[in-house]
Amino acid sequence: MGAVSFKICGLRSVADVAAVARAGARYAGFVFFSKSPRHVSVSDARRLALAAPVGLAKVGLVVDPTDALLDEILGSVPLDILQLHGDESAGRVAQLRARYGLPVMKAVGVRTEDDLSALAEYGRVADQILVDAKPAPGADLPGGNGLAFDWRLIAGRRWPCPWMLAGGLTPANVGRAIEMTGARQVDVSSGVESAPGVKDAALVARFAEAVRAGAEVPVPRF
Ligand SMILES: O=C(O)c1ccccc1N[C@@H]1O[C@H](COP(=O)(O)O)[C@@H](O)[C@H]1O
Repeated sequence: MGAVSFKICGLRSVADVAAVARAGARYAGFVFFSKSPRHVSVSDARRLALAAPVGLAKVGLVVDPTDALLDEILGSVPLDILQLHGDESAGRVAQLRARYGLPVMKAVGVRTEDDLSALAEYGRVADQILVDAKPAPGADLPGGNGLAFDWRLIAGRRWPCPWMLAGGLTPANVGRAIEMTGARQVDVSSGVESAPGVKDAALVARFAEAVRAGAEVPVPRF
């Protein structure tokens, strides 16, 4: 079984991009959502994306985007993947995939078993599923809240497409999360920050080490 890949989301500086590349991340995420402390402007995102080395996939995170916003972003920022982190319907996912010709990763929020049917629904139209914790009612952000869900809900699941585990991951818990869920890809934002929106290179490096160590733990058979 190959290594577990990881994504670091919410990069805001060239130093962040360098730290994430140094740590061996497969994906770097840029947040285009003005309510987020990790929001980047289109011009800043372009600068950061151009600083990313070959092999580091650049993911643009958007929340219920209009076509106009996506036209603006994609007209300027060389992104590799679109991450849809709002209430986009399956039809909208398919439409955006066709319109922009980019792979789409759809975030699905999980709190209880009732939320799991959406994984199959979106698995039919998205290139990847990002399984995140469903935010508390009334939360300001649809993600990036440092909130984990009960990983037992997805242990041993059959997946219709590639998927990534997110939500409240940290250097301290990511090994256990990999072990319990069998995830081969993980995503973190607030768990590698020293303050909201401020990435900490040492925490990024520790997260990478923990992913590599966790990946060596044999995945349990269910
Ligand atoms: O990071 C944000 O600010 C954000 C804003 C809006 C939607 C999603 C956001 N982040 C994504 O949320 C998950 C989990 O984050 P965390 O590790 O629990 O902080 C991650 O996929 C980010 O890509």
